[in-house]
Formats: sequence, structure tokens, C-alpha cells
Amino acid sequence: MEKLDPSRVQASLATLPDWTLDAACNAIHRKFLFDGFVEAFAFMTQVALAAEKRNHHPEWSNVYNRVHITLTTHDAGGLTQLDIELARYIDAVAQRFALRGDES
Ligand SMILES: C[C@H](O)[C@H](O)[C@H]1CNC2=NC(N)=NC(=O)C2=N1
Repeated sequence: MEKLDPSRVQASLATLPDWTLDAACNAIHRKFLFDGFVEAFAFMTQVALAAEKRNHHPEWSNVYNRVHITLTTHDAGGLTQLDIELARYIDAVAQRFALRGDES
């Protein structure tokens, strides 16, 4: 999978307003705040199954009701279309939960 060039990254991010690009433009990240651990883990379970199906996996951490996700393509050394598509899927899953915000 080809690394996206900077203009493609910018264009894709325009459609993913809740995701932040890192300084090196090699990864995007988003923080989620759920009602509690059960909701956070249910969200993670759905994302995990989709990630495994795509063979494209998030870097993430969870503390109680917080989930922090970073997406990058290790094999390409940066962002690819796989990250953009996984981010879109993750946003769709998150929409089914009552998010308390994405502040940390
Ligand atoms: C061997 C296996 O196919 C690769 O390591 C896959 C697995 N999941 C992956 N996930 C992500 N985010 N980036 C990768 O480059 C990647 N590579």
C-alpha cells in the first residue's frame, strides 16, 4: 500500500474533522470519551474485529472510559488509504455510542 502524498493526506483529513495529524504527517489520532469502561471496551471490541478483518490494526490505549487511537501504516512508514478507511469506520462505530466528548 502506497504512502499518501501530503496533498492527499490534507484532502482526506478534511473529511475526518475529529482526527489530528501528527507533526511529521505520518499518523492521525483521535481521543474518545465514553460513559464508562463497558462502553469503551464494547467500542474497542467492534473496532478490533474490523481491524483484524482488514489486517490493519490501530495503536491504541484505554484507561477506564478513555480510548486514544493512533493510525499509521507501519509497512509504509506513514499514512495510507487503509488508515483513512479505518478512521472512517471507527467514526461510524463511535457514532453508535453516546460520546462524552473527545477531550483528554
Ligand atoms: C504481517 C502483517 O500483515 C502486517 O504486519 C500488517 C498487520 N497490521 C498492520 N497494521 C498497521 N496499522 N500497519 C501495518 O503495516 C500492518 N501490517
